[in-house]
Amino acid sequence: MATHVEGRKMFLAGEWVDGKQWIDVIDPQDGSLVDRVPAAAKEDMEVCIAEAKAGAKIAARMTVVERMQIIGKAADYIESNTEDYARTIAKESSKTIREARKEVGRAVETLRLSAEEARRITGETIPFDQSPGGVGKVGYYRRFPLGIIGAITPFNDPLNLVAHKVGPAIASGNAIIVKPATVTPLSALLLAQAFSHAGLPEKILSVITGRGGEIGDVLVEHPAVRMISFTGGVETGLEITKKAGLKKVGMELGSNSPVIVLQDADMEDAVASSVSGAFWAAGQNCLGVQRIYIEDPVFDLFKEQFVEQTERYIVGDKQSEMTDMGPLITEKEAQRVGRLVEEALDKGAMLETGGERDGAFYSPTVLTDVPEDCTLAAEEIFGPVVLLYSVKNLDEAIERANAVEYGLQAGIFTKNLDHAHRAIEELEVGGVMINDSSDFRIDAMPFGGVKQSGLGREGVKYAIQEMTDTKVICFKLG
Ligand SMILES: NC(=O)c1ccc[n+]([C@@H]2O[C@H](COP(=O)([O-])OP(=O)(O)OC[C@H]3O[C@@H](n4cnc5c(N)ncnc54)[C@H](O)[C@@H]3O)[C@@H](O)[C@H]2O)c1
Ligand SMILES: O=C[C@H](O)CS(=O)(=O)O
Repeated sequence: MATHVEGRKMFLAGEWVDGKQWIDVIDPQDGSLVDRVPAAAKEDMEVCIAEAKAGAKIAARMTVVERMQIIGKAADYIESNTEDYARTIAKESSKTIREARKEVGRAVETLRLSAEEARRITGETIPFDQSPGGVGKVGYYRRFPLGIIGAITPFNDPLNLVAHKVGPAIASGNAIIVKPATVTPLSALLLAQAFSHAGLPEKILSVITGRGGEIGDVLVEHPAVRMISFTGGVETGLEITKKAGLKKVGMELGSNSPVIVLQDADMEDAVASSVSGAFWAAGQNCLGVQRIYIEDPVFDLFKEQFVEQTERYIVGDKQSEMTDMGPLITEKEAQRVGRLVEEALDKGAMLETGGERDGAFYSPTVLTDVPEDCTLAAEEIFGPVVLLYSVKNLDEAIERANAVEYGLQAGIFTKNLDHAHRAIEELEVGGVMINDSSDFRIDAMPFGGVKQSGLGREGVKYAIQEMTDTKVICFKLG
């Protein structure tokens, strides 16, 4: 049984260490205590960074075959303990056991991709004699690890989004310090367990549990940390970018994802994909479907089918195989979502279904006629609430989809290739899904947003590029 290791410790430079103070890990569906983890102090992070300096040298000296083998063994370990990893995710987070199993499978794929990409970190020869001054010279560039990566991760995908930083970092010869979400640290500790079991040399990986601001600042501001790879909310991202100073930052932030349904869409597909995309992980999903723009002639049909499928969702015990949707991560978050819905209703929105809270649970909710100055329409909800709008045509749909400060991914359902290509050209996002909702990702694709949704790209190959620097080598011929 892969527990979260030798009980209530954090992983500091390859060693399992106790804390002096503790943070309770709570199951959001019933408030029960899942486990306790150390609340690291600033001094712990200082030690961690000091150890990572040595770790960076060890990591850089690892051969590609060693990196590939260790990452591959970690992936195998997780895969062979899928049920334990899934139950941990389903206990500490909002995810149902079915959603959690899928996340474990994705994390295994992310690590396997990382092992593969370790052999593809290449350079390129440069024809120096393209310039008069380069005549008689030959050369090339190679990619080298940055050294120490600081990784700060969110609660909603507590395993795979950590794997998306740890896998590429180790594949590219970096040391990495992970500060997982305060409320869902156990899955990140289990990832460390997999790498410890796989034989990763000490000092290369740390998973330091604790509260973001207290120890996060030490990690973000330390000059020895050469990149901050952050996934989380835009407010936190902005705070980190202000403090980071002269180092790389990767920002995977929030969004307010639109989906366009044109009248020629496959309606059954559009409804099913959008319902799934709206309520996966109780809507706590950066790619979650939040705004749907449906062409007038099919609006009523779409709304009727969307509401009917939404009302079939089974909301309840995350550990049950029958459950479609669990709670939000805390009761406080469910109350926040409820306030946003009430704000919209007070301003004239129509409640088509849902709108009920029970502790940390909030029912899958569909609203129409939401004024676009409502928080629900302009900002990220990060909860199980979807807004349906009727539009005259594709022009109006694209204009309204772009009218927010976010741009991660969008979806459009149409059989018309010209319309699909217009959406590709004109939607201000990092990814356009044709005949799918915004909520689609494979771990190999470049992933990230524009505007307030982020800076840079993840996806294993692209994270490796961000976590390395080029170095030019030039030979003057005799
Ligand atoms: N674009 C993506 O790939 C992606 C993926 C998942 C989640 N998200 C976004 O993450 C958000 C939800 O996750 P969350 O609630 O955990 O986000 P959050 O911003 O509250 O926290 C993210 C991480 O930052 C830490 N943190 C908080 N304050 C900090 C500070 N001052 N300095 C350093 N670290 C600090 C937290 O402890 C946590 O580990 C949503 O906005 C969602 O859209 C984006
Ligand atoms: O919450 C945002 C995630 O990055 C989406 S996914 O789980 O990686 O598809």
